[in-house]
Parts: sequence; C-alpha cells; structure tokens
Amino acid sequence: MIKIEPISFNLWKEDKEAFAKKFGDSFRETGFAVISDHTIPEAVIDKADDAAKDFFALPEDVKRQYADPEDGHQRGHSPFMTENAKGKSQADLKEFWHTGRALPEGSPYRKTMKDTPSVRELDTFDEDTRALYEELDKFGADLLRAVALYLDLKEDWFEDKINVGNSILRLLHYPPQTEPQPEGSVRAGAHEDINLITLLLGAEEAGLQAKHRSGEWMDINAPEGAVVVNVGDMLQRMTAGLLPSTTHRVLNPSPERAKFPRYSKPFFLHLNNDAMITPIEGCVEKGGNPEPAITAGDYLTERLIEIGLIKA
Ligand SMILES: O=C(O)CCC(=O)C(=O)O
Ligand SMILES: [Fe+2]
Repeated sequence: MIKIEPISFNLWKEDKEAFAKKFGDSFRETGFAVISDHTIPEAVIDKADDAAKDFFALPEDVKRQYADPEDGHQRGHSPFMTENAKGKSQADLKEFWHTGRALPEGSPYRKTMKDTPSVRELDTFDEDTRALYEELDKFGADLLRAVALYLDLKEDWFEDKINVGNSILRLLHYPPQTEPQPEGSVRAGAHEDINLITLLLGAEEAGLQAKHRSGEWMDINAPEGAVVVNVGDMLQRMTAGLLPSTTHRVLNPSPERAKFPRYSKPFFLHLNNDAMITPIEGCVEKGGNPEPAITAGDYLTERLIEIGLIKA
C-alpha cells in the first residue's frame, strides 16, 4: 500500500526551503500531499460543516432556486446528478454548493465572476461558508509560496496571478445509497481537478482514492487537523507536467456504510481569469512537455463543457 506521509506546516514557519522540498517532492511523486498542523480554526470548519448539512436538508425545490445553469453552476447549487467526470456519460451521485470569491463593487473581475447567492432560509449560511472560504484562500496562497520555492521561483511568484482568483469552495453531499443506484454510477467518477491546487479537509466517510502512477489506487483521507492538497490541471500545465494532476475518484459506500451520507468540501484554488497558463521556463528545461499558453478563464470554460456543467 502506498501511503502519503503527512508534512507538518510548522516546518514552513521554521525552515521554508525544507518544507518546500518535502511538499514539492510529495506533489511530484503522487500529485498529492498531506499537510498536518494547518492554520484553519476548527470552529470555522465546524460551522461550515453545519451550514452544509442544513443546506442539503432543505427541500429540493428550495435548493433549486439557487441553481444557475447559465453560469455553468459556478455559484450556488448543483442538483443531484448534474456533473459527470470528463468522457463519462453517467452523472456522479452527488449534489453540491459553490461559494465563490466576494468581489468589491466596481471590480473589473465582476464581468466574468458572479456573486454567490445568499441563502435566505438559513440565518448564518452565508457568513459561515464565507469564513471557511477566506481561511482556505489564505492557507492556499501560503502553500503556493512553497510551490514557488520548489520550482526555483520567487516566493511570491503566484501572488499577482491568484489574488483575485476564481476559486470556489465546493460543499458536497453524497446521499445514502440504500436504494439501488443507476447502473454504472459512482459517487465521483475518476477525474482530474481543473484548477491550480485543491485543498481538502477531512470527510466523515471513506471513499476518496487517488491513482498512483504505478496504477494502484491509494485511499486518501485527511487525518484530524490535516488537509489533503492535490495538483490540478492548471498547475500541471504551468509546470509542463513536472507536477502531475493525479486522477482521483470517490467510490460508492460498502453495504455497511450505505445508509450514511458523505459530506466533503474541496476548495478549488484558481488563477485569476485573466492570468496566463504559460509553461514555466525552468520546468521545461527539466524535461517537461510544454503546451500552448491559454488564459485561465478560457481554459476553465473548455473544461466546464467537458464535465457537463456548461452545455455546449
Ligand atoms: O468528495 C471528495 O472528497 C472529493 C471530491 C472531488 O474530488 C471533487 O469534487 O473534485
Ligand atoms: Fe476532484
């Protein structure tokens, strides 16, 4: 069994280069890293977890008021079986909510990034989900400082490319599976994430697996106080493949766990929509495989069509 060794974030505070090396090597080896001793307050996580459970417990017609197919479901609710893994016809057995970045009035990014709808039925949903968004946004930016050092770039190299990033906090609900499920459907089909990096705090139920390059599926779950981080396609493309965006999936529950729902909350850290995904010179020199430059916004649109969130 391949296991990913946790790396303490305390090391970042003591020795940035040493942390960057361990973190980057884990990314390079598996596309994943487990970071313990993260800086996100437990109370913020707990409140967001409660907010998610309260939201998904609302009646279906109430939740659907918050769905925005026109915007590719990039904000608000995506009903059960809306998204499919790239290339798969069967939709995943999940519903989810997306909280996006809060932009100030007059921000030019308002042209391509919508506001997150406010949930009228739940008093603290907006603030509790926003608080977790802000924490993950900050922590993710710190982790990218380490990635920059690993790639021999200036520590703040990603800063002006992510400071208004189109990042989303996805609250996921995989309902219990006590009834027979549609043939061939799983909680989340094998896929790669679109964004730069994904931050994933622990889920209550098992099921997440990542595919090691040996072909073996590795079980992944963040231990208490840790966050799982993985490379997405945008970072893979910027590093000319040096850091791999690793395929992962969420299996259906075992019969004993079928009556339990699964909740999870990945934070997809995105580039600013107008940032260029251009191969980093140093990565190309190390033998990477460069692809043409594209803006993050155009790349995102291409990918949302592939996974069925935007209808072409
Ligand atoms: O449910 C999870 O833990 C992960 C979900 C996931 O990989 C995704 O939504 O991209
Ligand atoms: Fe994913």
